[in-house]
Amino acid sequence: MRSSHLNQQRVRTAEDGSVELRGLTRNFGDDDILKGIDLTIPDGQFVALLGRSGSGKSTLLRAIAGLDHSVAGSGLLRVPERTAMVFQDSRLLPWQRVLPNVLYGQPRSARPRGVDLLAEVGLAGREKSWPNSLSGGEQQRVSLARALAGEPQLLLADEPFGALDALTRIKMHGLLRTLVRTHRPTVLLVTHDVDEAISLAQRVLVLQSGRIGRDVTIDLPEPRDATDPGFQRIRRDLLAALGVEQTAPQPVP
Ligand SMILES: Nc1ncnc2c1ncn2[C@@H]1O[C@H](COP(=O)(O)OP(=O)(O)OP(=O)(O)O)[C@@H](O)[C@H]1O
Repeated sequence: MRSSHLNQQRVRTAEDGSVELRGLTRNFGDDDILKGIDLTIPDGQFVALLGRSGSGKSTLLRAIAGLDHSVAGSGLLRVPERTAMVFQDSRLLPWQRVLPNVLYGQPRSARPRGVDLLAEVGLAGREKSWPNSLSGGEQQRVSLARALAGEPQLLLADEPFGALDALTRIKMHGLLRTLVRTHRPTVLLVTHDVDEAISLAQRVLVLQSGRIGRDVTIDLPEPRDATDPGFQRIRRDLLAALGVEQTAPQPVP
């Protein structure tokens, strides 16, 4: 019998950055959003998650992040001990300067790491700036630095570049690639952008009708070229899985 308010899942801690979900369900009232997700993500893999609006991508991410204890559902989750999340909006504290934002929740001893991370995201010298003096892209850079401050084994990203203009987004792709190469977290990135998913990820999942409908390994060499026939074949496949007819070539960023 389904509980209307109790979360009946079991959560275990993974030994590394891997994620394992078995029969994960989530429902809001009578709406079954996740209908028994089975998913294994090995330590260090970069996975992108696509799905139509309302398909449950954020619900899945929040379940993995443990941000939904009051939501009804069941299943088994095995998740890393240290997990960080970034969102479409930077969620910086406006009354704190940049460095304290990066170090939020960290011990004082993490200060040098915070300074280094700001340099890594291209914001050296901006420690004392106020968040509202930064551009949207810069604020997302701070939010990435903050996410990495706790040395996460798993980075969950919910459309982190969705509100940025196309050029800034491409720069942020390069930054994320570099950060992931340096810090090596497992990544689960939710995006609406099929090209973003193929450009960045080693594996792309499509959430369909509450389950993982497609699971595609991206074995294209890097840097990836959207005009490459292999790239376009994967794009056609994913767009079809999303129910989008590709009538004209997509503009190449
Ligand atoms: N707290 C809530 N209460 C009731 N229904 C909810 C709640 N949160 C999400 N939903 C519903 O669950 C479904 C999945 O929502 P979710 O935000 O996970 O989808 P999504 O794939 O991330 O969508 P989008 O791409 O538009 O952000 C939607 O139909 C949404 O209306």
